[in-house]
Amino acid sequence: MLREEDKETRKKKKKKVFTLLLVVDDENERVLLGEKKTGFGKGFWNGFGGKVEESDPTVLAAALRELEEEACIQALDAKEVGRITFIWIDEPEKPPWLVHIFRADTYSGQERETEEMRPQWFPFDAIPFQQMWADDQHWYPLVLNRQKRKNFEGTFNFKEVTTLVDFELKEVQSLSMQ
Ligand SMILES: Nc1nc2c([nH]c(=O)n2[C@H]2C[C@H](O)[C@@H](COP(=O)(O)OP(=O)(O)OP(=O)(O)O)O2)c(=O)[nH]1
Repeated sequence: MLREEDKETRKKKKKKVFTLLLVVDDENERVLLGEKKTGFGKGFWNGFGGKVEESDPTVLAAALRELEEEACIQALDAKEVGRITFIWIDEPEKPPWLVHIFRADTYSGQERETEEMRPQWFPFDAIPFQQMWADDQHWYPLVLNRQKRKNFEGTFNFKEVTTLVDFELKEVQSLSMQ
């Protein structure tokens, strides 16, 4: 287990940056997820996203690119709503991962299965959390319930890749500079 001061040190290390975008259909109370078919997190349902590349002009552009690559649709109003840091407590050499979470309410195109993802709509009350990353059940409600229009930031400590050890999560007025 990491001591509190070690956690603080690890959080400040240079991070690897990712995006994750959730397409939400508020009217029908459902969210578009994809079953990941390859690589890290294979078999899990997730939003669409991936690593931010040097060639991406912005993090938002990276999020839009990944959505298009993985589900063949173009988000029209994507907005960053949260930032989550993942710390791999039993792998000291592995940098923390920073995931920028986006929500989109409108899009163009027709979602399609790709080599990476099989898209499917899920009602808000039937999200398959048992087949998702362990942190998701904690922060999804903050993305889906946008009544309060607050953003969120969190840190999740994992061991053995998929076991969630502990976490902190808070709502914030605006996202911090990173
Ligand atoms: N919901 C959720 N998403 C996560 C967690 N951890 C985590 O990396 N992700 C997301 C962030 C990214 O969108 C995605 C991992 O990126 P990726 O490995 O698919 O990246 P990529 O497509 O660029 O990679 P590649 O396979 O093309 O090399 O998974 C988590 O705990 N919960």
